[in-house]
Amino acid sequence: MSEQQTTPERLVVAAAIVDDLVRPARLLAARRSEPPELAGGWEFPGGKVEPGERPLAALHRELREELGIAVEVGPEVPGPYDGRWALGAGLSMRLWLAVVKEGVPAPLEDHDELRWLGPGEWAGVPWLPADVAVVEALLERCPSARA
Ligand SMILES: Nc1nc2c([nH]c(=O)n2[C@H]2C[C@H](O)[C@@H](COP(=O)(O)OP(=O)(O)OP(=O)(O)O)O2)c(=O)[nH]1
Repeated sequence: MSEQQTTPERLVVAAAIVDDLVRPARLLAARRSEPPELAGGWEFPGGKVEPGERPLAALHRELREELGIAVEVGPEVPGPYDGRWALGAGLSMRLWLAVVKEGVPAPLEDHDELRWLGPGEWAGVPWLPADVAVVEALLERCPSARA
């Protein structure tokens, strides 16, 4: 009998917004304001892909709606499940590095605070449980983010 890991069905797309795609030192974290069970947890801005929507189109839409910004999307940060990060509750996430191209990030929707985390600070906020491993993987690939 083989053990198979299946990909959860609903896709969330999100961005690790950094100051520089090559040598990232600062990372933008967003604190959720809803729903109540997630409020206060920090996450990567993004959201669910709508039926028929392409993942990167969804990412640009979510960042425009949530933060009022346009971004340049960089490399994907693949997770261990078919390139995705498991979030639980039938959700999985794809994550890309990105830099702000237009606008200044503001917590317009779903968040009540944004924070640029500097070197040595990336793991220093209470991330949503599923994001802890993602932040560790980011730190692995971004030596410039370590103190
Ligand atoms: N955007 C985002 N969501 C995350 C992260 N980590 C994590 O567990 N999640 C979970 C929280 C939510 O249950 C789900 C994302 O849903 P969402 O509420 O942001 O999606 P959405 O903006 O499209 O909102 P809705 O249509 O469901 O109202 O994924 C993360 O880093 N970023």
